[in-house]
Amino acid sequence: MHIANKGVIVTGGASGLGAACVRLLTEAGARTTIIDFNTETGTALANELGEACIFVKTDVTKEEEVQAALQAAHAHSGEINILINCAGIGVAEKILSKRGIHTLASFSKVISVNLIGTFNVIRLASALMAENQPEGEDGERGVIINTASVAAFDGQIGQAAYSASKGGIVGMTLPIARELASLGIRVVTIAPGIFDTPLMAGLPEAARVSLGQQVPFPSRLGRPDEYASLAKHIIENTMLNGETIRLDGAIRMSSH
Ligand SMILES: C[C@H](O)CC(=O)SCCNC(=O)CCNC(=O)[C@H](O)C(C)(C)COP(=O)(O)OP(=O)(O)OC[C@H]1O[C@@H](n2cnc3c(N)ncnc32)[C@H](O)[C@@H]1OP(=O)(O)O
Ligand SMILES: NC(=O)c1ccc[n+]([C@@H]2O[C@H](COP(=O)([O-])OP(=O)(O)OC[C@H]3O[C@@H](n4cnc5c(N)ncnc54)[C@H](O)[C@@H]3O)[C@@H](O)[C@H]2O)c1
Repeated sequence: MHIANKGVIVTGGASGLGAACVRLLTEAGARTTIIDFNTETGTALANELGEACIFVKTDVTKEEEVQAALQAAHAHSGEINILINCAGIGVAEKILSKRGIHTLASFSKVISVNLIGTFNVIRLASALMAENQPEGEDGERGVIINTASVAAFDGQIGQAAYSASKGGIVGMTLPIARELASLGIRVVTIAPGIFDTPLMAGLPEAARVSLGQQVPFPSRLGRPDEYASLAKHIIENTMLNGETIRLDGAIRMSSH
């Protein structure tokens, strides 16, 4: 799918990997909508990028907020053609530790934001994509890109909730791609390794350094623009569908 003049929604677009996608796709001529619940960073980025980009304060776990945000995006860009799900949170909590037993609330919170939130936006955005005129020789109507993590496959100590949420995103990628294929809507998931974003800034420096050193090549944290570059290629390469793509420098995370 060509990007110029397309309607793009990026959840979690106010920071990190999502913000890099908003920048790259706005620069490529798309009309972008940032769906995020951080008003300060979301507004700042939309103001920086100008008229082609708007921010809508939204919690992806809330059905009515997502509906309202999609309507605003539709009004802003005329059509919804591309969705990138980046909204997500991390958590580090062991099942049993000196702090006690892993709480159900913290597990449920991570699943709610990362997995259920991603599904909530997919189901509502795909209904709008289905209304689009088919484009080009393939009759494409939309592209949906989700964000899992290498933790879906190599989860570390303390990542039961986080890895489960990302494994769920990997698991639902193919069935949703199969369902939406008849509408010309593709679904692809990126599983990033370790990227230098505010989410990772929350880890102790020693853990960040250790993780960066675990990456075979390049032995460093990934840059958000490298994630955005893959997302742009997925949008432009119609043969990519129904797959989860690791973007990780060949890291296979150790147990901790
Ligand atoms: C974010 C993207 O999607 C990509 C990624 O997933 S990046 C990977 C991020 N990794 C994580 O988030 C790991 C999360 N886990 C943790 O931070 C910690 O395991 C935890 C905070 C949950 C528990 O840590 P802590 O309370 O110190 O565990 P504790 O039970 O005291 O440690 C027991 C032993 O296990 C080891 N250990 C446990 N977790 C560890 C960790 N994360 N790092 C290093 N050692 C760890 C330690 O060796 C420790 O023994 P020691 O104190 O005798 O050296
Ligand atoms: N940084 C990494 O190393 C890494 C690796 C693998 C996967 N990921 C995943 O990439 C995605 C983006 O992560 P990041 O590193 O850019 O993090 P980040 O914290 O920089 O950005 C996440 C954004 O999502 C927003 N958000 C969180 N919960 C939300 C909700 N309920 N509704 C709306 N917005 C919400 C936050 O406000 C923030 O702007 C996440 O899904 C994360 O799990 C990150």
